[in-house]
Amino acid sequence: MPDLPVETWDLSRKFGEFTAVDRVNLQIRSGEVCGFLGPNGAGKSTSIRLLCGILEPSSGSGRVLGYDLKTESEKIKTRIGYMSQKFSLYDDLTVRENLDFFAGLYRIPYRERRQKVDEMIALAGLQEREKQLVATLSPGFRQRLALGSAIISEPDLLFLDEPTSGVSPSSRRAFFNLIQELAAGGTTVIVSTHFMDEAERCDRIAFFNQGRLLALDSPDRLKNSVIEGVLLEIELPDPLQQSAFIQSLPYVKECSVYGLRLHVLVESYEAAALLEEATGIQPLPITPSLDDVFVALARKKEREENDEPDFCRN
Ligand SMILES: Nc1ncnc2c1ncn2[C@@H]1O[C@H](COP(=O)(O)OP(=O)(O)OP(=O)(O)O)[C@@H](O)[C@H]1O
Repeated sequence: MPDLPVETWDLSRKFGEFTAVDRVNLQIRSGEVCGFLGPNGAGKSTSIRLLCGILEPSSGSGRVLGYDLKTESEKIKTRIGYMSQKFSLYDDLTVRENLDFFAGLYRIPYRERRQKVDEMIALAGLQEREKQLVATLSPGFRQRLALGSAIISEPDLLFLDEPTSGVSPSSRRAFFNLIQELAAGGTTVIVSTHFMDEAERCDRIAFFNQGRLLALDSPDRLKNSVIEGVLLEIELPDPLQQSAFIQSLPYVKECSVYGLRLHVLVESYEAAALLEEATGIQPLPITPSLDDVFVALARKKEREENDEPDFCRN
């Protein structure tokens, strides 16, 4: 496999006049788990579908497993594994029949099929359920069967589009353990998620917003490099109403509401005392979360686009 199984240059996709993926430059390393993160409609699924060769780019270019996205998409499709949000399983077939079907689809030689299907059943922990109809499986088992179907051909590169939505927290954790095992075995994994605990377990995170790639780095490096200043948490009786006031304070860079709390980014520790004076409540310094990183990145982009200086309040 090439050192960079995925590389794109200004990759873009339009639907009519609407730009869903906007000049994305990605470099994914071999054997890493890369999380695609961002709000609904940010362009994560469209990017994944472009990289799988399912959708054609409107402009820009890219290579996946060394193949050109525009001219060699058929080769890409046969070499990758893809699990979409709506897992494509056959409800009226059993677990084993589903895997047999995918083994056939990927043209696994007949003499190897039984062993491959057995391996996938074991990997997905479905030994007790191999004769069960898929329609009767719980969401967690369906999800693991869908993963087994996506990797039965032993792809070097695996795309998982929100694979854990709709399953229980314990199934989600077990599923992510499987993903990490695959990566440890050399598979490169690209996984889109809305869950921050999953994002924290990725080697690197690609943050998307409005079709743009805002950043691509490890969770720790993002937290240390994107948040410039001191992040404070303050619990106020009516955070929504107070947030506009706090945002207007001259020493406040960013202010976002998290339930009953506000996360306030200030330039230095001295500002914490000023904030306490202004509100009558003591703010506490906190370690930034990936949510904080996303808010900071999105606002930075907004300022860049409006041509505002980095810290522009009086
Ligand atoms: N086939 C299509 N035709 C028109 N618009 C589309 C099509 N596919 C996606 N879009 C639009 O492109 C934008 C990006 O969608 P996409 O599904 O890539 O976002 P996402 O980040 O994966 O969101 P989610 O987390 O909700 O899955 C959305 O505004 C969506 O409505």
